[in-house]
Amino acid sequence: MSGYFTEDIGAQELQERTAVATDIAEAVRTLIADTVLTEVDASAAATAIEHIEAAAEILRSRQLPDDSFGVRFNTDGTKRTWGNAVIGTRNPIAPPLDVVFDDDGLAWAEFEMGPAYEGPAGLVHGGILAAILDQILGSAAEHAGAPGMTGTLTIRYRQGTKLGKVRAEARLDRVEGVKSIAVGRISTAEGTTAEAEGIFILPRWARESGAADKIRKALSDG
Ligand SMILES: CCCCC/C=C\C/C=C\C/C=C\C/C=C/CCCC(=O)SCCNC(=O)CCNC(=O)[C@H](O)C(C)(C)COP(=O)(O)OP(=O)(O)OC[C@H]1O[C@@H](n2cnc3c(N)ncnc32)[C@H](O)[C@@H]1OP(=O)(O)O
Repeated sequence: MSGYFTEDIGAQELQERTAVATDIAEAVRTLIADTVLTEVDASAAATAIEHIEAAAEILRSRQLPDDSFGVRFNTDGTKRTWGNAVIGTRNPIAPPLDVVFDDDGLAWAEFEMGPAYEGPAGLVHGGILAAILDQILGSAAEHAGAPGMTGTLTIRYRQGTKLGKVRAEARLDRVEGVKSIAVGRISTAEGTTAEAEGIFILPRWARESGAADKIRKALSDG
């Protein structure tokens, strides 16, 4: 399967690259929120666009040859998914989730959902919540040693999720052959807002190539 790489990057180099990736993504994330909220006139917007285009030109001056970041395993046993839409360190559309794995198998993250994630007025878009649940349930299954691609994701939206501070959590519930079933939820200060169950399936190609062992051993690093 293409898009999966192994790299050999030293600790200091990795730390430097992480800092650069984090800083650019955060600056663009802020820009996205500012774009949603701005009330400037056409002339000020035109000036802003010039600056944005100049910044984009700098970023484009040295880029990856491929159209995606992919999944990169490092020789130190870590894994980088920096392009990931939910946890990607380098991806400004990711909130991003910094997932913590407790010893008892709970995967959780607390993060801010700003104006870029709005669906109903003042509430987080349901599709964004689905992406977050997909990711955290999948990550919980993966961390528990039972990785898979999402086959089925079932969500019950119990109440609106207000923009602001949000928590997501999940755990592996059970394994049935090549299927891992994970459960989880989203909550805010007002309690649980959405509950989910996901069936994650180790794809046939991973079962047959033994690639699953590699992903099981690699610690996720955003
Ligand atoms: C180099 C190392 C790579 C290792 C890769 C390994 C794992 C995957 C990678 C990463 C996962 C880790 C972390 C990711 C965290 C992330 C969250 C984001 C996740 C996503 O964003 S992911 C994108 C959306 N996702 C897709 O893009 C899937 C498209 N789809 C397919 O890739 C196939 O469709 C697949 C793989 C689903 C099944 O294909 P297959 O050929 O392996 O399946 P097969 O027919 O052998 O069935 C085997 C058993 O699964 C049952 N079954 C089949 N399909 C089912 C379904 N949909 N729902 C419920 N059960 C299903 C059968 O009924 C049978 O069950 P039983 O054994 O009981 O009979």
